[in-house]
Amino acid sequence: MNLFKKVGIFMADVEAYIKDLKETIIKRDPNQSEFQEAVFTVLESLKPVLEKHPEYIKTNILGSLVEPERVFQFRIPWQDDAGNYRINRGFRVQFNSAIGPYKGGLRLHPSVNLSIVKFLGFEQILKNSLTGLPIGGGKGGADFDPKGKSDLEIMRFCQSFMTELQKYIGPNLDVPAGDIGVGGREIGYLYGQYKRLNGSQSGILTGKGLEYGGSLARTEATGFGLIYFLDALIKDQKDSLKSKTIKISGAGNVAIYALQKAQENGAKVVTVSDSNGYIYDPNGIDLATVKQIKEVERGRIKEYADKISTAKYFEGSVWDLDIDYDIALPCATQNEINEDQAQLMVKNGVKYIAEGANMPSSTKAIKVYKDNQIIYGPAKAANAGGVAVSALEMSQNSERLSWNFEDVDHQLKGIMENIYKQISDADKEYDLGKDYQAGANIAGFEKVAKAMLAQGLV
Ligand SMILES: NC(=O)C1=CN([C@@H]2O[C@H](COP(=O)(O)OP(=O)(O)OC[C@H]3O[C@@H](n4cnc5c(N)ncnc54)[C@H](O)[C@@H]3O)[C@@H](O)[C@H]2O)C=CC1
Ligand SMILES: O=C(O)CCC(=O)C(=O)O
Repeated sequence: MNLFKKVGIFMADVEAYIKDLKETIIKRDPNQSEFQEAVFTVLESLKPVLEKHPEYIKTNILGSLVEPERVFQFRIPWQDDAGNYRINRGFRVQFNSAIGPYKGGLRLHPSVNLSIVKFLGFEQILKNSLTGLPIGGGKGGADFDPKGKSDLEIMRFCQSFMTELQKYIGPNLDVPAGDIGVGGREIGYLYGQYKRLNGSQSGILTGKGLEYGGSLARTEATGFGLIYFLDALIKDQKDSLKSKTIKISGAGNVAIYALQKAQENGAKVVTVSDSNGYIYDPNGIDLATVKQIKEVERGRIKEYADKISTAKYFEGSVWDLDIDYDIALPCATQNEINEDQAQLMVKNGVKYIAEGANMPSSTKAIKVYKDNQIIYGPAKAANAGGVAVSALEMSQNSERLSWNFEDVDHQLKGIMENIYKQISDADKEYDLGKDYQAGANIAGFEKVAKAMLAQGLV
């Protein structure tokens, strides 16, 4: 008799099923390391759910979940200002539509490849489920580097990108949005091209300008949502954000609005960064200066130190800066925190980490957090505010209305508090000992799994 036997399934069966699935994934796509990392973490978390639900193994639901419904890869030809003909590679992964139209951003960055788009699309399935809104998971992008490009080059690139992408998307099918390298300017060019080719005013993208169907608070949503989530998590530990010292990485959309909301809650943020280096300002980062450099001048973060005398600029990663602080908010990119940097967090007295970026902590870094009782809010829960307000933008577009800022912001706060409650409830139900990563994976998965089973062979 197997001691792990619970409700009709043996722990050994679960282990064998997961092992087999992992081997299949590696065999199918041996070079997709980011995708494997994201999927394997989720599979590990779901073991207790599989023990309870033999039907999930019987129907091989995880085999379906890890295989995208559809993947597009395409050529993007465009012309630079010097008249050269340039070619980039574009992607859209329509991962899972069990609970609604595919929803997820577009990333423009030289590192974009199928592994990265698939990891992001996979994470998006469970994240979107946690929002409680009817949106499935998708993601896309191109290996285009927007850095140093003129406005006209960006416009020509976006028009060419949409010329192909428009064949595969639709307001009830797949609604892209922004991500790294895609903000209001890019969404405008993409939307304009969609309209030229299709002649319709459908809410085909979210993150649109306020003049043409965008939602108030979408710009702020991911950063504000991160702090609403963190606030709920911290209060549940009988602690508060007030007077806490925070390190933020990144200086883009998510970082800027996390900085703003953290300051509004009485915390002191002492760093921001970009891919070259970071600013350390022990007096607290000045929000208006960061906004001026990044949103208006589109400059590099080192310019901050020329404007603010108390600040210093350092080349390299902000996670190597050795100072005492309370909260880490990675808001730049995937795998920005390695095991050694996580060990430094422990030495620096960090108590909480909440992820604004997608998968910013390596698997080994997360083990360090867990081994050292750092309370860890994983990306798919902590940064879900952006996509949640995107879904609210879709609702406003459908009813041809614009809600006011306070209304959207209030709904965002409620959604983030509810996400914390769902993952904390899952943590308690499965007796995980404040493992909110597993809690998020389980809570996000259960709704998608029920929807998939209800719809038959999917
Ligand atoms: N914009 C959104 O609504 C959402 C974004 N996210 C995630 O948040 C993260 C940041 O996205 P955004 O702020 O939208 O992008 P962004 O393009 O506005 O800013 C990205 C920031 O990260 C920095 N960065 C990029 N690569 C880096 C590297 N290798 N090392 C250090 N810094 C680096 C850039 O310099 C920039 O400051 C990404 O992981 C994205 O997937 C997650 C949910 C929603
Ligand atoms: O708003 C959206 O649809 C995109 C959000 C996104 O890409 C993300 O949550 O990572």
